[in-house]
Amino acid sequence: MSYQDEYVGSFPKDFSYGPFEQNGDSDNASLQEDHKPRILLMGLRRSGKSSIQKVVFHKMSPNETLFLESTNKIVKDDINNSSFVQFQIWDFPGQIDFFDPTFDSDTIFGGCGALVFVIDAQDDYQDALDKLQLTVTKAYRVNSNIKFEVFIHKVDGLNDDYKMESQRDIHHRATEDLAEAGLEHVHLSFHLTSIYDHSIFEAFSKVVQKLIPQLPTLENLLNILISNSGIEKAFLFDVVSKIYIATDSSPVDMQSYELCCDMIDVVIDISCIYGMVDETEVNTFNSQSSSLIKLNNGTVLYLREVNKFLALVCILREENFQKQGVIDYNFLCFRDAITQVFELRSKSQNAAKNRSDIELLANGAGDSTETTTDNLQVQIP
Ligand SMILES: Nc1nc2c(ncn2[C@@H]2O[C@H](COP(=O)(O)OP(=O)(O)OP(=O)(O)O)[C@@H](O)[C@H]2O)c(=O)[nH]1
Repeated sequence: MSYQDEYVGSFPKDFSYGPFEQNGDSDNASLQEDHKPRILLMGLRRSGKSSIQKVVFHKMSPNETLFLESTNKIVKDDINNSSFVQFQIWDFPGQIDFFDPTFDSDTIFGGCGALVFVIDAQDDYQDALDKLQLTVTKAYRVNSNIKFEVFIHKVDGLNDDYKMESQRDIHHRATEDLAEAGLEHVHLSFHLTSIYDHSIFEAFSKVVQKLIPQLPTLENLLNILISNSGIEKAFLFDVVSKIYIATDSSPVDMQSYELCCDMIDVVIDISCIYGMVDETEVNTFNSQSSSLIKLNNGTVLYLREVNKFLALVCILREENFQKQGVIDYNFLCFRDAITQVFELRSKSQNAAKNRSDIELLANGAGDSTETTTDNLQVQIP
């Protein structure tokens, strides 16, 4: 679909353990990438890492993942959907060996925002738990700020009782293993996931949200919007990936989230099929995009475009939608406020980049002899 191609069009690059080995010719590019939070996908072979990345960020249909080949090298993927959803995903091969001298843990874990560890819940998970303990121990020693997220994956094949039982068991054993390693203070978050339903999008939304420093501001703006507009629930969606980057502070129920995801699909599909004026047009989701769907239970779904990447999707009772003018006016105020948050964010990003450019010059990082020495130092296991 053209909309997706435009924004998720960066193809993964293959490279071996030391990411700077292949990118070594471009120190500046590497430094720029360093400003983006990095999400690592780890876990045993065939646990479903590549499938997750392909389904969430590349619109691959779940059935197609059956034909994915095993990943042999780290695959790095730049996600640039919007100003807020900007990060890199590094998909690791299942057989990764932390004791391999080319495994540059300082570089890999140093710039990492979140580490997603995928456990195949349909398989015996003892080996996965051992690997989880080893991974968390290694990563935490290098970078204590990493958010550790455990995806108890492929739960589509399990009944509800077994799902809950597996989650309880994995939670218990993983935290015990960490306590044995002296890391009882390290927090692990657990999510039940499957690529065959919306759970994987919901889980990834939560991972991404933890990497957005402006999250409290966004939540606050959404709270103000819903309380002044008679809205029950509001999500701020990244349209391409359908992950929600923020919601108001009332609890999220899966059904509402699924309804909103479906609505985005409908709007994008209709826009792409019927909205294109000529064939060269790639972006049919624009500032006029909005949609209203009345459900048979007296609820209304209302979608408004915030910018070309983000959409606000609200759920409200039909009687509260009678004053649509007020809702629309409040929405415009909300959109202005979000734009201001964006502007502030890009200003601070530019300032950070300038600072690092100056540091780069001051440290003479362009000197090839020094770079080589640095690499040698960090590669010592
Ligand atoms: N039932 C089910 N199968 C899944 C799910 N996610 C992935 N799979 C399947 O699991 C198999 C392995 O998926 P991959 O994504 O290649 O696994 P991986 O972890 O990247 O594997 P390596 O590259 O070898 O490390 C594929 O056949 C997928 O279709 C899921 O949520 N449910």
